[in-house]
Amino acid sequence: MMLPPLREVIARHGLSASKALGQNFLFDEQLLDRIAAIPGSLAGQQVLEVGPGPGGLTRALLRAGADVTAIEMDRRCLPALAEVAEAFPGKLRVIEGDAMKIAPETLFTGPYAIVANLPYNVGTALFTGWLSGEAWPPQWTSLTLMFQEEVARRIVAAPDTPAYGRLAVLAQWRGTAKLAMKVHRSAFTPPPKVMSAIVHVTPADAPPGVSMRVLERVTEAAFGQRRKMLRQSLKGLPGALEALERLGIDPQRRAETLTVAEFVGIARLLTG
Ligand SMILES: C[S@@+](CC[C@H](N)C(=O)[O-])C[C@H]1O[C@@H](n2cnc3c(N)ncnc32)[C@H](O)[C@@H]1O
Repeated sequence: MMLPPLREVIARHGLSASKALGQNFLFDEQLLDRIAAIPGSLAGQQVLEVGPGPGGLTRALLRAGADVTAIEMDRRCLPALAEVAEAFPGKLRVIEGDAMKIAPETLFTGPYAIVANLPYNVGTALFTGWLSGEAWPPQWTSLTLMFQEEVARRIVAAPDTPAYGRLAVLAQWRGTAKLAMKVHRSAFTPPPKVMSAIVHVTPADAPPGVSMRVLERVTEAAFGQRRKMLRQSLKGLPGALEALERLGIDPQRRAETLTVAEFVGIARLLTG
């Protein structure tokens, strides 16, 4: 069954983009196919798509051969998604709900890739949640996520750059995060105020004996006063200054100069 163009579907279902739900839709099929190619071959793979909207990216994932489970909280989008499901029998499962309240691992028995184009605040909260799972490696094989470009740059940032901070450390300590593609604001309907970029994350071996919660506390203290030397910013964190000494990290350094591995080293000594 041939699917009608997305613009026609939107018009037919009266799907005006909701600002409150952060809706900016993508219609360019070539661009959507390039996004669906970022996780690698999806033929026969399980994919969780969060926030499919009217289903532009969903169609591209299905064209790539994926079995898609999609969580969408705007019920106005459900008829458009039902049309997509009809065109790809048995390949699309749509769940109406809030992705913030659904643990993805409850939806799958095997591995799955996660793909999402979400509003900024929801995307960042889900992203850090998916990265902080107790079990590692996680059941997801990769994350392909659209963010505001500025946020994407903070996720992949290297030490000693202005964008380097908590988000980079939390994203990179047990995963590899890459900037996969920039997406011009004009590609969206309606266009958002800022540029977007897609980040691709794959899980790496988890350093043993480190608690995510402790790592969060260390990065919070260190980057909370990022212009200050570590001996000042980590002063209030019991055991932190001793950890610096044991690791041979100069307490006169500033947070932005520490590598992810150095942060992990400090968190390991403070864990347990
Ligand atoms: C930026 S639009 C992207 C739509 C479509 N994927 C595309 O690329 O054209 C974000 C979508 O996420 C949905 N959404 C927002 N918050 C959500 C949440 N907490 N759970 C599930 N879906 C959500 C919105 O309703 C909207 O359809």
